[in-house]
Amino acid sequence: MAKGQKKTGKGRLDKYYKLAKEQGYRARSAFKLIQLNKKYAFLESARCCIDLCAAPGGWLQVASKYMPTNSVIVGVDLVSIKPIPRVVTFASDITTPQCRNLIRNELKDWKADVVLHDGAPNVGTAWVQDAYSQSELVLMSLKLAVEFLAKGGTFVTKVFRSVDYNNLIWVFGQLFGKVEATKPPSSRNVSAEIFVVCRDFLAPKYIDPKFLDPKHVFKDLAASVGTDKGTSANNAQANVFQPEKKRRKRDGYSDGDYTLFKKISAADFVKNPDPIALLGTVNKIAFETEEEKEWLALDVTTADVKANCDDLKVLGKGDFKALLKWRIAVREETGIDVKTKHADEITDTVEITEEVDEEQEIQDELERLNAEQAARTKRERRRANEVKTKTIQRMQLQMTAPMDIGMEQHDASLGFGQDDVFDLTGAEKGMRKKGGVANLVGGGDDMPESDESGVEDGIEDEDEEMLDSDEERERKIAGLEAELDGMYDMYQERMKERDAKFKVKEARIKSGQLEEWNGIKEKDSDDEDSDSEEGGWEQMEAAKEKAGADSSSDESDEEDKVEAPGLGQKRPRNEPPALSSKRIKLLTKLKEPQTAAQTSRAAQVWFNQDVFAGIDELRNVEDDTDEDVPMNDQAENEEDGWQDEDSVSGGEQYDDFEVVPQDQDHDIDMWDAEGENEDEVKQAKIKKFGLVTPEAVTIAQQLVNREKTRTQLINDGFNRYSLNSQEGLPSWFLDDEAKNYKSNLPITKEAVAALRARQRALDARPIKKVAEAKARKKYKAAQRLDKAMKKAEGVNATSDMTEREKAQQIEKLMRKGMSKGQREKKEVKLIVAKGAHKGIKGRPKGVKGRYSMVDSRMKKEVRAKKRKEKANKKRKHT
Ligand SMILES: C[S@@+](CC[C@H](N)C(=O)[O-])C[C@H]1O[C@@H](n2cnc3c(N)ncnc32)[C@H](O)[C@@H]1O
Repeated sequence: MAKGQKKTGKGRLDKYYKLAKEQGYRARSAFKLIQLNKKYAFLESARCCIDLCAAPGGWLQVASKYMPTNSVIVGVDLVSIKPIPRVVTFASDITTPQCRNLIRNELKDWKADVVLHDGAPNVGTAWVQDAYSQSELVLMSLKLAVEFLAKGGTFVTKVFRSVDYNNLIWVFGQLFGKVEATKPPSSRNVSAEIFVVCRDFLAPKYIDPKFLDPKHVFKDLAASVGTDKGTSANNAQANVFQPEKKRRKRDGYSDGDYTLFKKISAADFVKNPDPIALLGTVNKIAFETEEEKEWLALDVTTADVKANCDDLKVLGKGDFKALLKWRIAVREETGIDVKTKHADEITDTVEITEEVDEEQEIQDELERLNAEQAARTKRERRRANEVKTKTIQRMQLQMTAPMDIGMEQHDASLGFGQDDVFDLTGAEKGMRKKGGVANLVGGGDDMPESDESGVEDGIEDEDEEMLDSDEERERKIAGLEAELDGMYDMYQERMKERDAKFKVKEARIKSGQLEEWNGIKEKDSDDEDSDSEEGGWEQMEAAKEKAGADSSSDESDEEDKVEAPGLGQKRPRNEPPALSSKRIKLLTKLKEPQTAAQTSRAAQVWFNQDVFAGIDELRNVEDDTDEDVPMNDQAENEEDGWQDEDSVSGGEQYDDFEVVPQDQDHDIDMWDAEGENEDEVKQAKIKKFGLVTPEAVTIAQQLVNREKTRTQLINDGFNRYSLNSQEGLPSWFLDDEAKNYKSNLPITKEAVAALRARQRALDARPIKKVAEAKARKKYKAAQRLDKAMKKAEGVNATSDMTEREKAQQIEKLMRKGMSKGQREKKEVKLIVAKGAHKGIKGRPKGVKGRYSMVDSRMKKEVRAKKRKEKANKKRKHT
């Protein structure tokens, strides 16, 4: 499996997975026990521990690490556990007496201080073998716990949110002093598991066996299975109408439903008045009786229908719909239902019985049609006028650009489109009128519901089947979302054009992410355009050739078929400008099949238009193949003798358990290259610029001062929102959320002070130009001095001069060689021209050296200037 896939596909290589790998734990679940122990501290004082359902041994490793040396640790599981130092393990079923005997042999007359149970039934291998549900397994582990626990001991168990939950807690409460249910941070939010920590075992002398008997503990609920029909029927409906929802987010076993596998006969399904409730609760529809076998031979019973009947739990909404249609067809075929006659058939009958004059009738019919046509035209004209008026009003309010008028007129003439961005009803109706939706979505031929409803022009179809209206609503919402996405894209595009900063920001964001779609780049420059066109075309040709050569050409054919209407279709003018027709041409598969996630948003907007609704069929096929993946995983896991619970029930997120491969050779596979680069980039930045935010400095200081440990920091980084799925959320929403949806990290005064001090030091440094000028000056001075020295040597060597002359000459040279600053400035004495000096000419009496005659005001000004400079200097230093 590719690195990227591991992370994004299953989304499971999280922090704890990496930590488990780093710290050598066999499963990420090890952190659950670490966190539970951190909260309740039961391992440090324990001398004997039994871990039930312990494979591959993550919890055993933790127990061995945290428990005192020389303590006894025993691990049991259905599958064998690789040896762990200081731990005794054996393979056994904890529900059997044999397991109890093995533990007894091991412990002799010792009692355990802690009994752990992290078991989950191995659902998925075979339905029949899964007789023990999770709750029953918990009860079995409790049975062992009460036998082996010492008084005051601790029992830790995993339970799932289900109707059994309260009963189990009640039983725990009878046997332990303190019972607390908790969900450690490392347990994924999507998982239904909860850990119950039962402390202070009461060790009663006699325990009523009923406490430990599933039949009694879960009795009330078993009784309610029959009575609670209303709820289960509702659940069943939800299962049928939103099968994918159920698959993604499992809240435990459905209420009152403890039998994991249910089969009904095809006759039950066909004859039952509430087929939807049935479909939601059963796993298989079987054809066993003679009558049912005959149905298998019917034309309507296609291979798909047969396959669907085999495993209802893996079906999508489309499949359920197909099954319901099949049921209607069989009912009609077998005479349970009488086929409702079409309107024209009824008219025929009237024709015969009433013997109406044929010509007269044609005449009437023509008149009726003409009247209808006139009414329709009138309605359309009125609607177009309304749209126009609305647009003009919008223009007056400056809500729209004049270009939009054309667009809307165009759409109105088509009868579907953009009357209002937030009103897709008109578009839907328009499409339906033209039979477009029916043709594209259902194929139009085998949809008895819509045929029978007989939609008249302009009349709302109120008797539509629930499934259809649901589908429409979904499509409407999807269309609306796509449109919002498109508008958001356009907005970003405009922002990009206007704002250079935005471009930089976006480029930065992109540098950390994978390109949406590598096939086509959205660039404006002509060069790049032509490049991409050439390259794209060539690649497309090559891809086509390859596809032709491939044996799996069916798939590409199908894709071509799907794309064909898109290419032939006139592009609506309201389409985002980024998707030019040239690009649409390039929307052919270039490198690899485009998944929904890979396809650029622009392409999604395009294909989300109603005219492409038929693509859903293809998408279903693709979805189905996607859903196969966990099954393959499951096969792999089974080969290893280890059941990964995510593969249970066809990839349902059931338990939150994950094995961490210990094989060092596979290390490379584990890490996600993308994530690693991010870290590297961060490290490089920190090295280059240091810590730049007060939050980072606060954390660093806390680490250095040992106020926080690394593990604490990691734990702080996880909250109940951290694993929130962003799947399916529109990009504009995510972008907006990203701005505000941040945890507030604490900042200390010291951190802020440290950062300020650093900033001041940076500010005090001269800017580059000043530093360069200073260096230049220094360099020139050195050169001048050098030159002067050489000349002085020459003077010294000459014999024409006396020593005194030489000295004078050299002094002169050296003075010249010195920089201006170094050269002694001869002080010019300022003599105020007042008193005795007033109006005198020539050197005043008693004044030696250079002098300058000034008036008194200038002297004051010079003094004031000096004072000011001095004061400024002082202020700078403080
Ligand atoms: C989630 S794993 C336990 C992981 C373990 N705590 C760790 O940290 O490595 C659940 C285990 O329950 C075991 N199991 C399920 N039913 C069992 C049974 N009846 N007897 C013994 N083990 C069972 C499975 O074989 C599986 O290894």
